[in-house]
Amino acid sequence: MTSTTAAALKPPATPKAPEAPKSPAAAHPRIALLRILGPAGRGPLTAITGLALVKSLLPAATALIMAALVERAESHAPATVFAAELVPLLLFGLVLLAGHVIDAATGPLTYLARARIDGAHRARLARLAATTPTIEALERPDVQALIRLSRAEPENWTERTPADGALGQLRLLLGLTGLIGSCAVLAGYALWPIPLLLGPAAANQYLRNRQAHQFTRVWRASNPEWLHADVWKQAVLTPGTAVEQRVFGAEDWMLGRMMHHALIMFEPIWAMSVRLLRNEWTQFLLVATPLLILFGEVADRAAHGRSSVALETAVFAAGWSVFQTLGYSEDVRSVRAAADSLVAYDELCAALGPSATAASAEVPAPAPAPDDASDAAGLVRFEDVSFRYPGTERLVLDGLDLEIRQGELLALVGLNGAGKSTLIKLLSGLYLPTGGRITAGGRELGPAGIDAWREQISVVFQDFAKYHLPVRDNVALGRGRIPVDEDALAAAARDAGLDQLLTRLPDGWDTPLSRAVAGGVDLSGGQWQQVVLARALYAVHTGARLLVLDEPTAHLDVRTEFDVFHRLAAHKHDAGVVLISHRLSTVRQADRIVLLEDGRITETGDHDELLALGGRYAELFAIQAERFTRGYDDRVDPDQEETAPWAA
Ligand SMILES: Nc1ncnc2c1ncn2[C@@H]1O[C@H](COP(=O)(O)OP(=O)(O)OP(=O)(O)O)[C@@H](O)[C@H]1O
Repeated sequence: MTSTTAAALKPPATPKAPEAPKSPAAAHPRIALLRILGPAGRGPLTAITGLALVKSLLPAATALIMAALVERAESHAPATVFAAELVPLLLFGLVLLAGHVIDAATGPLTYLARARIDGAHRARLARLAATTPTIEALERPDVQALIRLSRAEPENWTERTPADGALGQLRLLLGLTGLIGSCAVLAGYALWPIPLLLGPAAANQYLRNRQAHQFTRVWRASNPEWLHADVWKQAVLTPGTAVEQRVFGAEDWMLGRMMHHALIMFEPIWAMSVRLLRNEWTQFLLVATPLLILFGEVADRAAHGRSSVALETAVFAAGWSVFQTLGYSEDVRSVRAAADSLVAYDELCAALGPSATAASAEVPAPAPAPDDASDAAGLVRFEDVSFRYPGTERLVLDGLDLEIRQGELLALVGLNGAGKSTLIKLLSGLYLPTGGRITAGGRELGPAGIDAWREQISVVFQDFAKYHLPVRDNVALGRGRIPVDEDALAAAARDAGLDQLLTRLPDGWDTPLSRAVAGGVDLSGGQWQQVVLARALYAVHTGARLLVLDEPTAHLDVRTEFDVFHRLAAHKHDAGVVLISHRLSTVRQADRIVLLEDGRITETGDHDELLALGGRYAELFAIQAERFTRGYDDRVDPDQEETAPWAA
């Protein structure tokens, strides 16, 4: 390895710690809900608060105005009553108008605030999920469940977003001002009605809160069924499955399964709703009893001339508004559901946060930087590496030693399930070894500095992602951290054999790769593989020093594969190349071939050495050669000598 390359391959000596995601729910969830109001913006929040404050005082104002209307109707002669009623009537009109205007103005403001608050929450969540150094935590079912809960997308009517809860909590708090106003009106009559009404009203609110809590719990418990239903829903709606659906005649079956799981999911929610409805009479009693006592007393006093009808009217209106303020509202349920989603976000932070990830992986401290001379032997080293997937018992890699050298094409072969792709995932830092260590340029790979390491490698995974984006974006995201480099794009397209396809696309580089997008096209499997190869080669052209290809040409026709390999071979001096392939006719041209079996490397050498060894590789090669000579395989003749693109 040259010293320049060696230096480029070292993860940074002082790794930068990933930024810790901020958790909003460190305090009580209800306070945390108020904390997430910030992104709504000062202007909209002030307006919403002011309007809600005024609206909360309207019931008390209505009570007073109605009392004034009744009082003047009683005390004035018919000839003068209209003039006497004019001012309270005008005020009553103003109050009604204010109610309408406030509702009309609050609608769009709430919409704006909701979009901003939920947008900020989703961005925070996406950042948290997208920036974990490894993917092992993301594959855990409990973590996926937390992501769903904290996401709180309103996918069915049981869900509320964090903004629903935060704005609801604000409204509930401001409603208390109205409560004080109504109590003040009641106090004008007597003090005893205040505890008479407030006690049951508070109990009513407590019960509503508890119901909301139970409701959310039932919904949470039904989440697994929702997941099943969603799998079938996606299968029914996604264009990608439309072909198989029709060919297999599976539409009704899929729809049936979706309905089956959806119905199971909703069953406890409906049962809960029915139970709540049946028990509604207890709430009715709680509200009606104190109101009837109060109204009876007031009516009796008025009937016996000990109080005025006007006062009676004011007490009726104010008493009713107490129960309106502390009674049922959608806000109670929204607050409960959204508070749960913030708690779930908190738990997710704990599960995915950098310290948790690093601790669970028990990463040793980075090794000291080697001299340039000492890493000349190896670009990357696997030293006694063992690995089992989280939550499983089986060791996929078991004491594996391997060296990846610069300027060399290394082929990795083995039967299905041998662990070849797993080895690549470890090399990319997507998982950490459960035993042993992997070093790059002498420094141990771990979560710290992993971003810098990933700048150095370029990987084509077997199950690569097909983005419904223009070709340019599909290729350029191979190096997403730098501005698009047009020259490198052109070179990558040439090397991957993509340039000819580009000339046939309606919009060239700007053609979206999905017919579901206007002006887009669908590519064949082999054409997609060329796009993905170009993605990896773009990274090499912009500085990556290790190219890793997991079955990169399985879908390519023989001619294209041959051409592509010739071009890839040209890069082995700029970037070490690791190739996984089941096509031994291709693999034979590698500088070094390693056979992975039982979680470790069992055979190493070039093609001729491995054939001479007469081991497993020789056996596999003989089977493929036999298939070819019998005409079962239309791939390149394993004996042909001219296909040696890897030769230096
Ligand atoms: N995310 C995962 N969680 C648990 N086990 C996994 C996971 N991915 C792979 N495995 C298991 O690890 C083993 C090795 O899989 P891997 O994909 O590395 O094999 P491979 O050699 O690449 O196979 P192939 O040649 O078929 O691509 C398999 O037994 C597989 O079931």
